[in-house]
Amino acid sequence: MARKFFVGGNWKCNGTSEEVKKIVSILNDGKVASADVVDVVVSPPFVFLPLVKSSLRPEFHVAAQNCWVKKGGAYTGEISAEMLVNLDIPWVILGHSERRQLLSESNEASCLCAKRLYFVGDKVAYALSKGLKVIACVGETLEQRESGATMDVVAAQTKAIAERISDWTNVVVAYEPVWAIGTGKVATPAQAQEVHSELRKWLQTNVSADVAASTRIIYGGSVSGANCKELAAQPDVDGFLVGGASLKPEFVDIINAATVKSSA
Ligand SMILES: O=C(CO)COP(=O)(O)O
Repeated sequence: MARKFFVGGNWKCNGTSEEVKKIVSILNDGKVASADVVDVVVSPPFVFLPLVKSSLRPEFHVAAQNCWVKKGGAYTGEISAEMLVNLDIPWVILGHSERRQLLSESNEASCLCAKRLYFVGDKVAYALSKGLKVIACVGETLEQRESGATMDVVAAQTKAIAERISDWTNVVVAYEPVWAIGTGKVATPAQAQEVHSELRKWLQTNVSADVAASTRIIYGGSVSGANCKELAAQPDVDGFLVGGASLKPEFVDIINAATVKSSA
C-alpha cells in the first residue's frame, strides 16, 4: 500500500503576526509538488491558528501543537480537542519531546510509570475520538541511544498509544530522536531507516500488518533543505516533521523531497 509523503512544519513557540504572514506568503508562493503526492501540514502556535488557516493555500493544512487530554473545563491555560474541531483545525501534534521533557509528558527510561505514558496515549485517543488527526511523536534521548535502549523507548511510547486506540487511519507517527532536535545533528539516513523499519515491525507484530503497511512514519530532527532528499530516499521514511527549517524558505525544498518517492 503506497503511503503518501507527509511534511509537517512545527513552528513551536515562535513568531509574531508579521512573521507569520511572511512565512505564509512564502508557502503560498512556493512551487511545490502536487497535493496528490504530498500532504503538507503546518503547526503555528495556538494564537496564530485562525490567521494561518484563513490565509494559507487551500491544499496545505494546519495543526495545533497540543491539546488537553479530555473534555475541556476548568483547566486554565489548556486548549481542548473540541475547540480545535470547532475551529476546523484538522490536525494536532501530541507527545512532542519538548512537552515530554519540559512539561512532564515524559517517559524517561528511568521513569516508565504508567501514569505518564498513558497521558500521551490518552491524549491521542481522546483527540482521535473527537475527529482530529494526530501526529504522535516518539523518540529517544542521547543517553537512551548510547545505552542501547532506543527501540525499547520508542516501542514503549508507541505501545502507550496502541493500547488506547483501535483505528490508526488518522495517525502519523513522528520519530524524533531528542538528540537531533534543534541541534543540527541530524540522524544519518541509515539511523533513521533502522528505527523506522523497527517501528514498522513493532506495529506489524503488535497491531496489525495492515496498520504497519499503511501508517506513515515521518522523521524529525534537524531536517533541512540540504539533507532531506537523502533521508526521503529511505524506504521507511514517509516524510518529515520539521522545526527550525519550517520557518524558512527551504521548507519548500523539504516539501519537494516528496518527489524522491514519487519518481522512485
Ligand atoms: O522538533 C522538531 C519538529 O517537531 C524538529 O526540530 P528541528 O527541525 O528544529 O530540529
